[in-house]
Amino acid sequence: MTEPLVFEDRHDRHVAVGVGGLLAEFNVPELLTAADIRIAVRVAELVGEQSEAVRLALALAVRSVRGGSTCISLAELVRSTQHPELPWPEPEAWHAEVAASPLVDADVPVMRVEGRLIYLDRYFELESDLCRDLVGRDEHAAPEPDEQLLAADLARLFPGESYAEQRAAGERAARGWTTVLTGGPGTGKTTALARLLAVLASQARATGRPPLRVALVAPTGKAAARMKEAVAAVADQDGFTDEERAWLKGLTASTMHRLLGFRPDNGTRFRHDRRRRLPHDVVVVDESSMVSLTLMARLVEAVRHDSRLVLVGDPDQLSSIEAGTVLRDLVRGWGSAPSSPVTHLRSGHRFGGAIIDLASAVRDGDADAAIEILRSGDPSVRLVAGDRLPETIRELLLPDARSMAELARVGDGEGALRVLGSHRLLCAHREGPFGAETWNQQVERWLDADAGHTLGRPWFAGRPVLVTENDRGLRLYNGDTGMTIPDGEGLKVLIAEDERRTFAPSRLGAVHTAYAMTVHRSQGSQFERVSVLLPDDDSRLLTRELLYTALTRAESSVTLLGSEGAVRAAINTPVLRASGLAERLDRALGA
Ligand SMILES: Nc1ncnc2c1ncn2[C@@H]1O[C@H](COP(=O)(O)OP(=O)(O)OP(=O)(O)O)[C@@H](O)[C@H]1O
Repeated sequence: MTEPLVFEDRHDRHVAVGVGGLLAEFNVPELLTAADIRIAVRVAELVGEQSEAVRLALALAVRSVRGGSTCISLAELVRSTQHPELPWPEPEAWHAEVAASPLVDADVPVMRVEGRLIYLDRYFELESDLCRDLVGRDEHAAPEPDEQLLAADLARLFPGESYAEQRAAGERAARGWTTVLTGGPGTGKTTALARLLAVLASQARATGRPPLRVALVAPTGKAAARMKEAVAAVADQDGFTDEERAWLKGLTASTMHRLLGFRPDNGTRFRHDRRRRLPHDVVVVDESSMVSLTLMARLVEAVRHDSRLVLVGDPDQLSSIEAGTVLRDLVRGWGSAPSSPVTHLRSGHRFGGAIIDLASAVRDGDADAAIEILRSGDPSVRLVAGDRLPETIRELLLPDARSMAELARVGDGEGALRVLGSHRLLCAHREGPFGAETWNQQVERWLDADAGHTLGRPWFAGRPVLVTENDRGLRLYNGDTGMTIPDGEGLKVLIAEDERRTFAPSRLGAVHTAYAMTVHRSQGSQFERVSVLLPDDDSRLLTRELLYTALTRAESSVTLLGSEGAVRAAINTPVLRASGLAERLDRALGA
């Protein structure tokens, strides 16, 4: 399916110097940047493609990837454009011209055309590989479980009516190589996962095989750590044998990048690939909605066809930062095919009260219901008008910032980290009046005013930080959080993820202050209380998935800062990304 493209890029306003004609006319905000145009012109020149319309299509394809799409449909772009005043070529003739271009028809094509979709070659290959690998996994003989044991284990580990949906997932995992387990917050995904792992381990034991080698992975270190803890907590529940408990608690989790193995010579390839597959018998990916097309393709190609692949996630959350909407596409592509490995958990098991009701209304696009819940007076969900924004944010952030500073100053980094985990301001934007950076800096200025002098910048005792890039050398992962505490005369940063470690600030490369963070970065984390700063209702980042993701980060309460109009605008704006994966999978299954 393709949908209109929506972009947000602060470089939009840059002008492509020295480019005339059609491309220059499309160099307008929110459409083509100077960089898109330069790339298109350079590549077109290399293959001798002179057509301005084809160059325009190439620039739009380059641009679409940065907007999260993996392909474009010219007809769809023309139909849905917010710039109808531009001289768009007639879509059918335009598409035909692209299809006949040397950019497509070369030994090493730059673009690929399939049906009405146009891809950059790399994304076409990734999508085709992923689809082929997933379908190919089911072409091998299915696992043959010990039926008697399976029936007994399913009854023991998934007892009664309340486990019916999860039991279906457990059975699917025992009978197939691929399992996709989806559901909203509190629908029992982790519970089902731990129990289905026990079913698989029991089957392996019965056939005298060595203990299952399980890889638990997630796109971020934070999400991986959460999964490990959650699986270990499920192991304490009823139904497990002591042996299963010990085994589940001994499982370790890592990022997908760490599992696949970084390669110093190549940023997009890994040590494990289809020639050197992973040794694990079961590979579990949690928070799969965050996984880009590139990373999912690399992971799936590295999984042995006789290993279980278990993808867990909530397809209604924001998609990956990089291009793709893989989990959503897989759910749609497999649809209700009899061979579909998808189990969607629907029943809520955790009392989520108004937060879950609100998140469900947002997910279902029901703005009236959402507003009604926000007006109900339930203390766990509040809508606070954005007209006194600085005062409101000050009330929300400053008391915690002060206690973090006080605790950190006396060396209680753990205590300060606990305060950090109790609340987070989530923003749609990184910069600008509604941006996380802006409010992080504002909190620092408020602390300066408290202290009567400027605190150290960027480092001061009590500065909470968020790691924003993986650092293999230091074993630090995107999403890890830390607290700055005194170290003699200087400072050090306590990172308390899997283990407690401290680092000299100068060793930490990519870190941000963490009083506020973007909703994108918050994926895979949860906080006791969450405040969500909604941007103006015309912000392109204000989408249904963004609001749903933000709401589902909260454990006990949510404060939305913004107008009712902004809430409605978010709910009425589902994220639009173009991808051909669902249709490709559907076609491959029908073939
Ligand atoms: N079948 C069940 N019967 C009763 N309680 C259940 C069942 N499944 C899960 N629960 C309980 O519901 C709560 C949520 O379960 P779980 O953590 O597995 O959900 P989840 O989908 O992984 O949630 P999240 O996505 O928010 O992490 C837990 O307290 C769990 O013990």
